[in-house]
Amino acid sequence: MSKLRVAVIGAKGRIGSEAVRAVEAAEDMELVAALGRGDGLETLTEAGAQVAVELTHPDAVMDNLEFCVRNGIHGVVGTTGWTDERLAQLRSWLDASPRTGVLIAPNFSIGAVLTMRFAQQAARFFESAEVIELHHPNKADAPSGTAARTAKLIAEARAAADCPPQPDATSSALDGARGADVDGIPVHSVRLRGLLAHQEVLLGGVGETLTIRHDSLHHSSFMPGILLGARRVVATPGLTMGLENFLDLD
Ligand SMILES: NC(=O)C1=CN([C@@H]2O[C@H](COP(=O)(O)OP(=O)(O)OC[C@H]3O[C@@H](n4cnc5c(N)ncnc54)[C@H](OP(=O)(O)O)[C@@H]3O)[C@@H](O)[C@H]2O)C=CC1
Ligand SMILES: O=C(O)C1=N[C@H](C(=O)O)C[C@H](O)C1
Repeated sequence: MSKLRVAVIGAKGRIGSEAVRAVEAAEDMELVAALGRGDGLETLTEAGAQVAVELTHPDAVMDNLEFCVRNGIHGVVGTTGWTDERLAQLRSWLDASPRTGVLIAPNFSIGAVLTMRFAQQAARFFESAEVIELHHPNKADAPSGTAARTAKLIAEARAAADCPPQPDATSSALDGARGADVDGIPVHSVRLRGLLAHQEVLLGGVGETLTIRHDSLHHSSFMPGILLGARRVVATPGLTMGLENFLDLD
């Protein structure tokens, strides 16, 4: 059987360099290109890449994906910074290239995906929900893509269950003290040397709390998800939001 021809964009970065090693080690894949800043995207077409794993920076991801989708190269995207406007733009490119698939995964680690799912399931049973994400200080964006997605899923679950607004009597606060407001869910970002990627979802009800915590201790935690994404995206045209869609969780 022929091997899946995979390229990595952002190949010299923290997660990109780990992804290069993971693709090289995968028996069913061939690493056909490893692009860093300044490398021309035409390398992808010249190398015959079927899938591009995009792990760069919010400022770079859109140009890279536009090229990939226009050229029928499927995308597995870990880069963060997604807004509704960016997603609409990506969808329009995909509409014009209907056989191409792109997976955007706010987090490739199984534990983080399960954290999001458990938080979504638990959200309607508790009056209060807040998210704390903790990352290394070199991270460009805040809150993390994972925390933003988690908060949106909690907010959707609460809205679907007609939950009232969260109790919060704060009438005076220093700017930022109550975190960022993501669809009504407070999200707090910590940046600390020594950390990699961590998240706590705090849920509170009368007389009890539930804390769901996940820790990525090494970039290897993201690799099985990236490889799974590459294998599945080639047969999944259009936009797929979240690795959970490839995990048969239900
Ligand atoms: N979804 C997930 O599970 C995960 C997602 N991420 C996300 O992945 C992204 C990268 O994270 P991380 O590896 O920590 O960041 P790094 O800064 O370590 O790596 C990014 C790399 O991309 C390079 N780069 C920047 N622009 C381009 C470009 N146009 N073409 C090619 N390469 C480019 C950078 O080069 P230079 O150094 O010259 O700037 C750098 O080598 C972030 O958005 C992060 O949030 C990270 C971990 C897990
Ligand atoms: O920048 C990182 O490191 C990470 N970014 C992703 C995010 O923003 O959620 C995934 C993970 O948290 C690591």
